[in-house]
Amino acid sequence: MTTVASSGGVAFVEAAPAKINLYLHVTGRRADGYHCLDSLVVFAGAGDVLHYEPGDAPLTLKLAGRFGAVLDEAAAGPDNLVMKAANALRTLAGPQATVRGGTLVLEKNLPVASGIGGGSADAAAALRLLDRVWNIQAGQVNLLRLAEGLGADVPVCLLSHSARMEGIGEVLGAAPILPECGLVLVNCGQAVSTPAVFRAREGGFVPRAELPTHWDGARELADTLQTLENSLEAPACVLCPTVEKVLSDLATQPECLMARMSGSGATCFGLFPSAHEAEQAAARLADAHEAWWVWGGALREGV
Ligand SMILES: C[C@](O)(CO)[C@H](O)COP(=O)(O)OP(=O)(O)OC[C@H]1O[C@@H](n2ccc(N)nc2=O)[C@H](O)[C@@H]1O
Ligand SMILES: Nc1ncnc2c1ncn2[C@@H]1O[C@H](COP(=O)(O)OP(=O)(O)OP(=O)(O)O)[C@@H](O)[C@H]1O
Repeated sequence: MTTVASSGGVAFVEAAPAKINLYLHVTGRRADGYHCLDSLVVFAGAGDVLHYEPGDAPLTLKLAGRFGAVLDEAAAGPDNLVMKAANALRTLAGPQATVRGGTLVLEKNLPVASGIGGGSADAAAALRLLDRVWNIQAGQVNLLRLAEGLGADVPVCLLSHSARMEGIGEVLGAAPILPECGLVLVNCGQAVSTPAVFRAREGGFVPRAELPTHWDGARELADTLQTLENSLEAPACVLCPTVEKVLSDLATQPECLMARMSGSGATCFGLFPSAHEAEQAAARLADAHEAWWVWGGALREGV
């Protein structure tokens, strides 16, 4: 259970929701090797949580939660995306800003290197939280610029609401209006490296998707998504064959409308007509596979 600390009305806690790519087309490749993408990104109720305890000692990061131990000691150092975000924001604020130290506690509830943007969501949460508690008021344009420098998924995670993501991740547009639906997320426990999956991709590029302005229900959304793909699913299945088992176990759940991998994997999602049906399917999958990380529920409020 998360306790919300605050001082003078400023909350010292920030949610870092999981990002899900409902489809992801690799539409091209830039000269620097980065891939051009077209993706419909949504956010789930599942996520990490970042807490801040102000203090006078230099800022440090502690890891907690189910997956805190997966990120080793070194990962709590300056290479952690949370600390990179904090340092980038401090640099932007300049020497005149009164930036306090203290402790950041990252409650790591999301599996690491799993295609649902855990580290990116954490970095984005750090930008939002520290901009607020340090009273920097950098503004969204500056925060998005910092986010871009931290990773391709960080800008969309900064917004933390559904969006059409293009460019290499930095071009963000409005998503079609989404219907009520439920999601189940399943991760088999094998970390998958994003660069390795992009490298393993074979074949050409996939065109930008044609999307409607809205869907009347989860079934219509699934019908559209079935005509689209995640271009990284096939290469991820080669690197992590269990993804195929996860996809078939999801797809055969009662009421599952479709199953697909998110991002560069290995986490897969199942789309359901409602959060209730998603929760029931998640409970069944968790019972059947104790080693898997399973979550079921609604899209994040406000999408
Ligand atoms: C696959 C996605 O999760 C889809 O949302 C993202 O594009 C990945 O975002 P990310 O993990 O924040 O990626 P970064 O940390 O910026 O990049 C990791 C590596 O993935 C590859 N990469 C990433 C994004 C992109 N558009 N093209 C790429 O080729 C590059 O080899 C890069 O060195
Ligand atoms: N706060 C963090 N949480 C998770 N991983 C982090 C963090 N900081 C640095 N990392 C490093 O980033 C790598 C990618 O982890 P992350 O969980 O962000 O991947 P991902 O879920 O595949 O992301 P994406 O969907 O954006 O590709 C990990 O191998 C880890 O060493």
